[in-house]
Amino acid sequence: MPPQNSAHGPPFRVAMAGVVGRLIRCWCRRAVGGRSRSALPSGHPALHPGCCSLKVPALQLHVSKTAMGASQKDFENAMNQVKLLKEDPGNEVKLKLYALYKQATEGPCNTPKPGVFDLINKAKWEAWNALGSLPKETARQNYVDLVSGLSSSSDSSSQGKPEAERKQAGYETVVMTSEEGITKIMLNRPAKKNALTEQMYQEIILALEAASKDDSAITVLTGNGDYYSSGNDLTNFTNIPPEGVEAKAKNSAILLRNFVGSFIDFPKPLVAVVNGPAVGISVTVLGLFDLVYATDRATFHTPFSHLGQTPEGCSSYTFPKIMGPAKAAEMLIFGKKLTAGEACAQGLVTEVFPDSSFQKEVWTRLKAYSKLPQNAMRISKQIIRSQEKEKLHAINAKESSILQERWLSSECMNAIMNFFSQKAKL
Ligand SMILES: CCCCCCCCCCC/C=C/C(=O)SCCNC(=O)CCNC(=O)[C@H](O)C(C)(C)COP(=O)(O)OP(=O)(O)OC[C@H]1O[C@@H](n2cnc3c(N)ncnc32)[C@H](O)[C@@H]1OP(=O)(O)O
Repeated sequence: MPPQNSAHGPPFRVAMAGVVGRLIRCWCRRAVGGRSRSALPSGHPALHPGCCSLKVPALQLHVSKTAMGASQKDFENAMNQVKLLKEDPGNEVKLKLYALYKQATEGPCNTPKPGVFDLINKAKWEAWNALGSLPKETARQNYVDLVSGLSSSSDSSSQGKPEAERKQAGYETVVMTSEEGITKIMLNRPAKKNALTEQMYQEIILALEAASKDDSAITVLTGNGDYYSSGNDLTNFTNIPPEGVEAKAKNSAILLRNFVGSFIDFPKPLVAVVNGPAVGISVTVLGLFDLVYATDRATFHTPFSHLGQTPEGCSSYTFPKIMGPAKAAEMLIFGKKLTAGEACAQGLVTEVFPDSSFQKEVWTRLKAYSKLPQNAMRISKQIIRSQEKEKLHAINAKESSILQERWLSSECMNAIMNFFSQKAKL
């Protein structure tokens, strides 16, 4: 008999059967046009009026009645802790706190987007909206974790370090550092091959927003561990809220559009340091980077058809433009995996380096580039990219809305179930 705690022993199988069962139930419910019981209207707590100043987000707010449960006390303590912070955490973190607070107490963003000139409320709305369908409990936990990270970093960790080398607080799934004119955003879930969870998409959006405004010349995206990224974390499909799978797909499409939008709009030179294999969305957005440096160990794989899905990251436009329609079709329709050398020959990768000297060579190069006049680099990027921005946003919207439908298809659901069944050896 296998031991009870073996990786694929009975308890694990039961858990995975639960996940797969949940997916099937969600999909079946949709197929018969039914609704889950918990999606039926229940007593709605009064919505808290939006916080009107960015100065002290969330702190001015009272705990809504929706924030019930075991960690309610932790949540209240965290709100009190924020008032005691010695250092101003900065607007990015405040926006994140605000967004998590709203999500934890009210759920997904439910108010109309403020007008373009209402800058502060628009930024707050965008931060909240970017949380998509993140469950209230997760938002509450993330709020507590974020505050705890802020408290400990303001107490000790950043003391004594020069400003430029400080690790930015407030991120859990990425590590953001700035040094010598380069801001580095490192995907940090190496045990899961840097698969992108919903939280990670949101943190990357916030990190890019922060990097676009800091004083660095160049921004780098890279991965920790042996992978650059294995793309969308497929557990994003199992986290179905009570509102149902359609609502999840709708919110995920918004999240996807915001995520890709932050690459389209990024104003400074953006460099991918591809430290290992890249899959799915981590490959497609490379078409929106200014430089792509890859180790010769990297591979580039977009198995969309295998997953019952379709291209995103504007790749339906950038890939044919970069490599021609036939080569783009091989990757995007037929899921051909490219080696780093092949990706370089197709123009997706700028240069390939031997793995043994990859980090040294790339960072030496980037440090030299970061000393070039910043404004000239920004303006040059703007000239190159601005002509296509509108088009890219339109393509992004179209790809996201097609995927919203795809995620509800039996082809996609079956592919996701296969992944989990194989993982659980069902
Ligand atoms: C209802 C709608 C909701 C939709 C929400 C969508 C949000 C936006 C989506 C945007 C569209 C994006 C599309 C894509 O990116 S498509 C690509 C998706 N990625 C994959 O299909 C890769 C899946 N993973 C693998 O094939 C292999 O893990 C891989 C080849 C990457 C590595 O294999 P290897 O054998 O070397 O390592 P392991 O498989 O043992 O991996 C180690 C652990 O990491 C877990 N893992 C890795 N990648 C993922 C992933 N993408 N999603 C979830 N989990 C992943 C793997 O399961 C292992 O975990 P355990 O140690 O727990 O077993």
